[in-house]
Amino acid sequence: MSQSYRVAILGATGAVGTELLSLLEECRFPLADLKLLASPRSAGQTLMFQGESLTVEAVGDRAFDNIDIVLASAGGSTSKAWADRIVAAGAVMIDNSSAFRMHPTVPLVVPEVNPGAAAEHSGIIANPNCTTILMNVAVYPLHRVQPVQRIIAATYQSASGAGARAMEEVRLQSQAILDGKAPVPEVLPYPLAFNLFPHNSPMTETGYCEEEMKMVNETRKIFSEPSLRISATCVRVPVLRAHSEAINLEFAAPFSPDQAREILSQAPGVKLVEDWQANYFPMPMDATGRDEVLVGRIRQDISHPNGLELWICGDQIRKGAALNAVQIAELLIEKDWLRPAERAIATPQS
Ligand SMILES: NC(=O)C1=CN([C@@H]2O[C@H](COP(=O)(O)OP(=O)(O)OC[C@H]3O[C@@H](n4cnc5c(N)ncnc54)[C@H](OP(=O)(O)O)[C@@H]3O)[C@@H](O)[C@H]2O)C=CC1
Ligand SMILES: N[C@@H](CC(=O)OP(=O)(O)O)C(=O)O
Repeated sequence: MSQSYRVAILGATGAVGTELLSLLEECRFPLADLKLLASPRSAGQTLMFQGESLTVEAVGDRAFDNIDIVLASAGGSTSKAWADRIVAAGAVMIDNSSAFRMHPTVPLVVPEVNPGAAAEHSGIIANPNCTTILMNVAVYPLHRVQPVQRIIAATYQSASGAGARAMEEVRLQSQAILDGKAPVPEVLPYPLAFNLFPHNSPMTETGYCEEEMKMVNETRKIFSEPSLRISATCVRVPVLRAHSEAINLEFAAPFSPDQAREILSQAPGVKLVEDWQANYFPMPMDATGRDEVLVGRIRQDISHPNGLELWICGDQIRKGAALNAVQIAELLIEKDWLRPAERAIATPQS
């Protein structure tokens, strides 16, 4: 990487945005310039980067002029509002929101799974849902060896998935309860401290909430398996920033836990964490701040001869969001896929 690039973070003050800032610093991303954008609420606020204080600007009409890469993490409506302008300015938008993920012309990329899809972009690349990314990194190496026929997942999702304010809310509610006061929910619908509830995303007519349907639809797109059978139950738990998932996989023939272990021990982005004697397996505390998806408690499903079970934990803000986006940016640079060469630049409507 001899060239350097002009990058903007849209949503720089949020949970994902601040992690993006840390990651760009940590991985020594080849930056020519870094612009921090948010809503007018945060304009003028400063954030530290490489020992310097950078001022956050309110996003506006000329914000994307002379920018090569926009890392967007300001919510779906903000992504939709600025996508046209970003693409028209000649930048590539790597979008953390769900706005364009299922659009047929927008690649949905997990670099460990479908890096080649990134080459097909027309100005926008979508970063998948965090729960989906974590599951895909752990399941795909097995799927490559023997195609999985059915996935059943139950998730234990941290407050970070609902943003920086939700994390603060859990801290405040915990303190309130310890002080004998009533916890007050403002960001999340119900008190999360010392509690849990089914995922707070809107319910769909299938009886699955949107988060659960994202795991279904996005995994099918990323794996290029449009009919893969998947069912997920997503639950919000009082953990600050790492998601856990219990994953049941059904194959056409038996898949031994030892073979799975062997494959996953060499899989990109995966770290095996298993000590059966100590009953020590992946935990959110250990996953927090780590790049890898921790996988352990790999066992045969005793209810099905072709079933295999995994337990995984991953830092939702890191590999589940910011790191995956930075890896996509690095991939575009490494492969020289930054410009949507000889393709019509078109912004999908939704
Ligand atoms: N791909 C993934 O797995 C994940 C994706 N996400 C997605 O990333 C996005 C951000 O999530 P998160 O960081 O948790 O959210 P936060 O609520 O923590 O942060 C939101 C950010 O967006 C900014 N923002 C909000 N409204 C506007 C606006 N109208 N114009 C410009 N900036 C705006 C906020 O700025 P201000 O300070 O001015 O309010 C803030 O910087 C969401 O779309 C979320 O769904 C999140 C987690 C995982
Ligand atoms: N998956 C996040 C929510 C979120 O940000 O999802 P998405 O990026 O798909 O909108 C959670 O834990 O709640």
